[in-house]
Amino acid sequence: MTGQTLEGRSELPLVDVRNLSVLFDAGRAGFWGRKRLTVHAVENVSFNIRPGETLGLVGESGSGKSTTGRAILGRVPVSQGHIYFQGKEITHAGKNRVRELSRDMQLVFQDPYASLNPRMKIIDIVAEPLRVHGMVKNTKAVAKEVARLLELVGLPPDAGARYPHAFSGGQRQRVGIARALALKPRFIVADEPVSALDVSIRAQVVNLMQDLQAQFGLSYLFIAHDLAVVRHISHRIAIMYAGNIVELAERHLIYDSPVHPYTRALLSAVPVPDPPVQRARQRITCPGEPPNPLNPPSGCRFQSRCPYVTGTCREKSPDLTRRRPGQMAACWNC
Ligand SMILES: Nc1ncnc2c1ncn2[C@@H]1O[C@H](COP(=O)(O)OP(=O)(O)OP(=O)(O)O)[C@@H](O)[C@H]1O
Repeated sequence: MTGQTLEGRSELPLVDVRNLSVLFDAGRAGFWGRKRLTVHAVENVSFNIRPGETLGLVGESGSGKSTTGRAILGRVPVSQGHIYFQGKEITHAGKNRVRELSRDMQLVFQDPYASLNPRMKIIDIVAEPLRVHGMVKNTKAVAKEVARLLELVGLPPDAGARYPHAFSGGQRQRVGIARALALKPRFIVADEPVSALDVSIRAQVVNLMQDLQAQFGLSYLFIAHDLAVVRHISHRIAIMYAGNIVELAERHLIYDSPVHPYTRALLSAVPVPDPPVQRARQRITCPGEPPNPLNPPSGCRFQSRCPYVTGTCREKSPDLTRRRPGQMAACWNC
């Protein structure tokens, strides 16, 4: 796998997310259920993704990565903020618009075992979006198009006649990618697409996604919970913690000179293939738990785990601040 550069490509964003917040109603609690519970899943998140770019979105479980991706795709309602696709606002797109947008924006799921209907043949799984959007006229056209898609993702032409159980995890993820490509999208939210796969298979799927990106100019929001997975595919990386983005930078800045202590902790957990380097490396830990999303603290959400916490952090929510060209970080102390 090789690293990615975007030199010479358009700087105009394909996806532009501005001050996005997503709150979920979590029912009621307290005496007579008087207290309304709200999950603060994503708060004040901003980033953009350029044509042909991969933005890696990394953070621990529950940090709001999937919710961010799903909000862009119109699958969860936006509480505040704005989302633009190709310069047009899509923040509160209705059902029909979301359906229309699904031609351009697709989702690849995390679990290739759960995301494919075991009772459907691969041909029907891959052809489903084509049929829903009325893009194929007859059975012959379906078979031809599905064979083309399967070939694109490196599956044999006869794969269409089989059921998901006949395939390995990596092959099923290829089927998921073929289905996502059926409508010729420009943007794919890949929600932990390799997390459920064996380490040996991960690189193959990542390579495939890079090849498809080079071939079709696709943009990806590539979600993962550790920095090892996104390293080779991402042009830029955003680090998410408890619903906020705490650092966003070009890939090399995240790996070579991370600013935020949480990024540094995530990075120190990535194994280095060179044993002496691995032994010499200091493991940075941030003991403690992320805040309760039902009751996040005022001020910085990382305050309870931050080694550099000051009084200001308890009062003021940090904004992403430009630290150096191409790098934004939400912490001014570190
Ligand atoms: N539909 C929902 N209703 C209520 N709470 C939700 C809903 N979807 C997500 N959440 C909550 O929002 C928060 C963010 O969840 P999200 O799935 O976006 O995180 P994540 O970073 O993708 O985690 P994971 O890696 O485990 O998928 C969590 O506290 C989660 O429980």
